[in-house]
Amino acid sequence: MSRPACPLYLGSEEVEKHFPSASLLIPPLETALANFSSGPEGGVVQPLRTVVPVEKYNGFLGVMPAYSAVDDALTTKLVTFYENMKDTSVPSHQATVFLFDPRNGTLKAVIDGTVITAKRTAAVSAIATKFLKPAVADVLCILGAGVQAHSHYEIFTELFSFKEVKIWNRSREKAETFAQSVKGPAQVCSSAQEAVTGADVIITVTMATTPILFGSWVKSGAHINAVGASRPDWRELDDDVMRNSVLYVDSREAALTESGDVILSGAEIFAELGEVVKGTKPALSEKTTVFKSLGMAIEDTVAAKLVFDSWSSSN
Ligand SMILES: NC(=O)C1=CN([C@@H]2O[C@H](COP(=O)(O)OP(=O)(O)OC[C@H]3O[C@@H](n4cnc5c(N)ncnc54)[C@H](O)[C@@H]3O)[C@@H](O)[C@H]2O)C=CC1
Ligand SMILES: O=C([O-])C1=[NH+]CCC1
Repeated sequence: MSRPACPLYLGSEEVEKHFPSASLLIPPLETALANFSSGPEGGVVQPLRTVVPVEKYNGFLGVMPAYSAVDDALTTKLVTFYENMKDTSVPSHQATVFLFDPRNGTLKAVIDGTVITAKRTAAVSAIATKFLKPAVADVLCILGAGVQAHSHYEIFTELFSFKEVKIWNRSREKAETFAQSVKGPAQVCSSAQEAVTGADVIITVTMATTPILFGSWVKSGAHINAVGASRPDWRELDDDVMRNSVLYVDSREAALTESGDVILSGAEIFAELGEVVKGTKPALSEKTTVFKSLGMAIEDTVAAKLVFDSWSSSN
């Protein structure tokens, strides 16, 4: 019996190089979301992620395995995320994706997961927005100015034609740096309320643990991508916005286990995004809508496969 070859290692620069434009992730992600929401016949096996709190340091380790029969891809992502980090030399979220040969369990590649997490999360928000944004969507608002704010800005300005992008961050300095670094317009706002007022599409990408977005500020018919607050006792959105919007989620099971915004508000889930993609649930884009994103392992599986296949075809 021969020993399996050493797994390939693809670091973040390599991933960036082999990562086609984030918008190319959209078709495989739509298929994955639809398959996930089809139950066993969709061929997606994705248990609820395990999250290990590291209380002493306000950190968490998430373990996110998934298999996609359609893609014949088997991965697990390990992701750490830390609140109020004193050490600013490393990102608050760091991840690695392990890609296995599903035929025999051999580890084929160890792939930087930080870039994958940033790009796939933004691409999924873009899918939700494509279905749920109002017919006229001129103003985009981003609350937060970190890694996800950047990846969301990039794909949202590539795919949609907003006339204005308003940004707010807890520290204004970071919002200013964000506005200077992006390739396009971004208007820095002095308060979250100022940024949200008049926005047609709102993205919340902060590490907040109490609400930063209030229903009374939100324009009727707006679409909100709620990306942060991934713990059962964390919030980004207040009860008003949660209870008075049509609520879409990536995974019902995850939302009812992990999302403080869903659990603590008692808001009723209308549909999974995958059900909208499949056409079994409507996209009520004329209403105020919230897409509560928690992040799914299957998104990492299809993104890692894309990177690996691209690397394989060029080597
Ligand atoms: N749904 C999903 O698939 C994923 C969600 N996330 C979540 O998205 C959010 C943003 O992630 P990253 O951009 O990677 O983080 P980051 O650390 O790069 O940026 C976080 C931003 O939030 C701001 N912030 C920190 N504490 C705050 C507070 N208490 N109130 C208001 N703003 C605060 C910071 O100034 C910073 O601009 C996090 O909550 C993260 O857990 C991250 C990855 C995937
Ligand atoms: O899907 C993901 O990787 C994460 N969701 C919240 C923190 C990390």
